[in-house]
Parts: sequence; C-alpha cells; structure tokens
Amino acid sequence: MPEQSSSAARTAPGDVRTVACIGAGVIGGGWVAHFLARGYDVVAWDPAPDAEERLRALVDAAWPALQRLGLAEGASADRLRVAATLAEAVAGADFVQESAPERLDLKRDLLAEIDEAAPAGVVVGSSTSGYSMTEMQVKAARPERLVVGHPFNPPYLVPLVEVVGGDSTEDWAVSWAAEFYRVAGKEVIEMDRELPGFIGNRIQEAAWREALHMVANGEATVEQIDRSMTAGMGLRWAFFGPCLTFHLAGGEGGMAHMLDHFGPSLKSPWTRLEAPELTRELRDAMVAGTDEVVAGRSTAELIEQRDRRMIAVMRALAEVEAEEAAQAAREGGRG
Ligand SMILES: NC(=O)C1=CN([C@@H]2O[C@H](COP(=O)(O)OP(=O)(O)OC[C@H]3O[C@@H](n4cnc5c(N)ncnc54)[C@H](O)[C@@H]3O)[C@@H](O)[C@H]2O)C=CC1
Ligand SMILES: C[N+](C)(C)CC(=O)CC(=O)[O-]
Repeated sequence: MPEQSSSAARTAPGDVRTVACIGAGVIGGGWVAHFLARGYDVVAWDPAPDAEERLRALVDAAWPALQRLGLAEGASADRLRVAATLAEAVAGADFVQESAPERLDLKRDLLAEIDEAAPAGVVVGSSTSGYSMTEMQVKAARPERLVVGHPFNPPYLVPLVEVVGGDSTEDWAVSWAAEFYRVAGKEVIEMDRELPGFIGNRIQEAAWREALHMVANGEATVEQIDRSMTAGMGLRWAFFGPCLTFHLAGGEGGMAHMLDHFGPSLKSPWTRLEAPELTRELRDAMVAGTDEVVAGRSTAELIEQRDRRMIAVMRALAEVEAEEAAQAAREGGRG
C-alpha cells in the first residue's frame, strides 16, 4: 500500500450531499434510484443518446417500491440532473459511482477521465463485477482515491456492496467509501485484499457455471435449475448463508459433524469444481468461523430461528404470488 498522500477526503462521509453517477444503465440507473431515495442530489452522465430517457424511466419504475420501503427525508426523483458532459457531472460531486460497461480498457480510460475531472479528495467507486482496482487504476493521476464499490442488482433494493482498494489506493479512501456506503443505507463488506470476482460473485458464479454445464450436457433444464434454488436453498440463503445453513446440516454436532459426516462427499462428482483438501486446518477454520456466526445460539435456537424466518419468507412469497394470480385472473388469465 503506498505512503499516505497529503490528500484526504474532501467531505466527511456523513456530509455528502451530491453523488455523481457515471454510466446510467442497469446498474448505474439502479444506483441513481438508490441515492435519490436516500435523499442525495444526483448528477448522472452517460454517453448514450437515449440515456436520460432510459434513466428517468428506470427511476420512475423503481420509485413506488422505494416509497414502500421508506424514502429518506427530502428524497425526491426531482433531485436528479443529467449532465451534458462527464466533467460537468463530477465537478460538484462529493462522491462518484462509476457503472460503465465491464471492459477493462474502457474502465481504465474512464477512471482516468473521472480522476482528471473530479475535485481532489473525492472518492470514486467502481461498480465493476470482478476487475481488481489495481488493474483498473493504472492510468489515473490520483489513483489513491479509487476503490471498488461492487453492488448487486438492483442496487436500490439489494443492500450488499463489496468494497476493496487496489495497490495504489490509500487506506483512507477504502475506509471513507465503506463508511459512506453505510451512511447511504448499504450493507458493506470491506474486503481485506483484492480477489477476482470479490466474494458474492465467486459464490454465485460457481453455481452459475454448474447451471451452464448441466444445460449444456442435457442434465437439467433451466426451469429445474431455477426451481432447485427457489424451492430449495434459496429460501434458506435469504437469512442463513451457506456456512450457517450447513452448520444445521450437522444437527447437534454442528459444522464439525457436518464436515466429518459429509467431508468425503467433497470428492464426489457433485461438481466440476476442484474441491480443496479438507485438511485439519480447513476443518478447524470452518468450525471456528461458524462458531463466530453462531454467536452462542444453541442448535435448537437456530432451528427455531431458521424455521420462523423461512416461514416468513414463504408466507411473503405466497402472499405476493396470490396477488399476482388474482391480478392475472382480473386481466383475463394472462399467461
Ligand atoms: N448488470 C448487473 O447485474 C451488474 C453489473 N455490475 C457492473 O456494473 C457495470 C455496468 O453494468 P450494467 O449497468 O449492467 O451495464 P449496462 O450496459 O446496462 O450499462 C452501461 C452503461 O454505460 C454506458 N456507457 C458506455 N460507455 C461509457 C463510458 N465510456 N462512460 C460512461 N458510460 C458509458 C452505456 O451507455 C450504458 O448506459 C459493469 O461494470 C458491471 O460489471 C455490477 C453488479 C451487477
Ligand atoms: C451477472 N453479474 C456478474 C454482473 C452479477 C453481479 O455482478 C452481481 C449481481 O447483481 O448478482
């Protein structure tokens, strides 16, 4: 990590008033809706000729859901301004979120352009799905303030954002970005090191690649694959991640028993991914890490919490599905 530069953030995370969003497609538009709903002024820029029309349509479509979730004081879709140039968009920004296409060459040039135009001390977050900031910040004159702020679609509903700097990013910028995203209502994972694909995408890409293999080999249909998630583990993963879920697979014996019982299955052809050796060190690390998440709750308490939350998720889904079915019936049984 480079020496701390004399520059530090121009604005405290809690004093941000204006956010610039560069790139206003699926994700950039979702960020615009999120920041507007959290009560910020948002200035967007996107080179596409129809970008403003698309952007305002996306915000208008998202707004009812955001109103149901609860808008911040002073939040208004009217606080969106679309700038004619990138420089105009970032000139008065307290924070910049980049959401341009996932192309390394484009990100490098764009981050350098944003860096040149944005005031000193303004942190810039990239929505990149998997590039490291180290490889993206190579053309920037002031790379110390560039971080990854990887969201999940749609950013205005899915709370997670993964934050990590590059080799030329300074610690203050990573800490500032993590704190700003929290203040802006996001759930932050501040990573200790760069990892291609960060955390969430590595997990979901593993599932995604298996899904593609199964379809390619005629082993499962798209419908079966999606239903295996929505009627299976997806219900659990909304509130217990894969580790805590498998802790309960071990019953009273927890993660330790689960690994001892199902450890040999790691070598079964259940996946095309190479399994790690289940060493004693890995076993102990999984048990210790899970114990931290368990935080003293008994298996009975966890089972009760799991079942209560799963019933809540299932009831909420059933309620929405009944409303959708009734709506479809009113509309003449739309397919
Ligand atoms: N789509 C998704 O589910 C997610 C995407 N991301 C990341 O967000 C970023 C944007 O992805 P999407 O919104 O899906 O793509 P998109 O294609 O929907 O939007 C990209 C936007 O960037 C604009 N653009 C093109 N060249 C540009 C430039 N030089 N400067 C500024 N804007 C430019 C385009 O006009 C377009 O509106 C990518 O880095 C992607 O990996 C992150 C999380 C989820
Ligand atoms: C498909 N994707 C890799 C761009 C998805 C993400 O990056 C995160 C998400 O929204 O699932």
